[in-house]
Amino acid sequence: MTNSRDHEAREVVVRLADVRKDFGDYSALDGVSLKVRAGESVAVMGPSGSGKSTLLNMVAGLDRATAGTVTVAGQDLGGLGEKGLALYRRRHVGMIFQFFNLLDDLPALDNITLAGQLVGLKARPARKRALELMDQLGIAGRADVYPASLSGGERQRVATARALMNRPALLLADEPTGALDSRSGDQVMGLLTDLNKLGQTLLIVTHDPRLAAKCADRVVEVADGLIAREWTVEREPAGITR
Ligand SMILES: Nc1ncnc2c1ncn2[C@@H]1O[C@H](COP(=O)(O)OP(=O)(O)OP(=O)(O)O)[C@@H](O)[C@H]1O
Repeated sequence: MTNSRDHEAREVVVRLADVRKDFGDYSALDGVSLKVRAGESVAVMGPSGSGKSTLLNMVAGLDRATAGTVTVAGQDLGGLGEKGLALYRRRHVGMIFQFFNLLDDLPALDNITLAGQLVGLKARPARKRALELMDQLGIAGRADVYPASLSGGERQRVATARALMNRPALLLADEPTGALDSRSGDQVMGLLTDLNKLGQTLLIVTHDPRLAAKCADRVVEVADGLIAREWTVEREPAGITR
């Protein structure tokens, strides 16, 4: 069974050092330090408004810390300009969201391919990689289907394939099962578990203790902008993948 102790010798993929994030007078994060090593799966939990999404947005390079440092895949995000941050987001992290954030005007395959083309991959190799990912994620037959005609679980798989397109050092997930029925949610949990077993580093924000129990080897609990506790998880058996 994987355990975070197994990862101690591995490189640090995410390092937050005393990170603060203020919105006006309000500190959404108030001095958070956290390390995630290669191959780890870490779930961030905590009450609504505690700062989980703010933390994820710092790591994703979607927003900047007010103080402290955020280093991901060897890059100090505070040292990057807007262009640098955009490149970082495209190349080094993949993100999946509660409501998938797919482009409704593009079929599934093109949604995935586009992520590769945005970092300069030519259409043909991008398409090849996207088709391989669709196959790997159990949605090979859905290439030409538009998001509106896909099930929730299929949409999340397309979003995951898109997130993996550029072989990110880190896959970030913000409530990835939040909008899914329990069966589709189980499938997405199985998928995340499988990806982690293949070595993908994961950072997952969730309210769902089942998701944390199945997909994470460590849980970090955020409360009032601080890490209140953290613990390692003896994982439950993986859910069904397809
Ligand atoms: N752009 C913003 N401007 C002002 N305040 C913000 C902004 N983003 C977040 N906040 C505040 O920061 C605090 C933490 O928000 P955050 O979204 O990180 O919480 P959360 O733990 O992810 O909550 P939830 O579980 O409900 O998604 C909240 O009080 C929120 O209102």
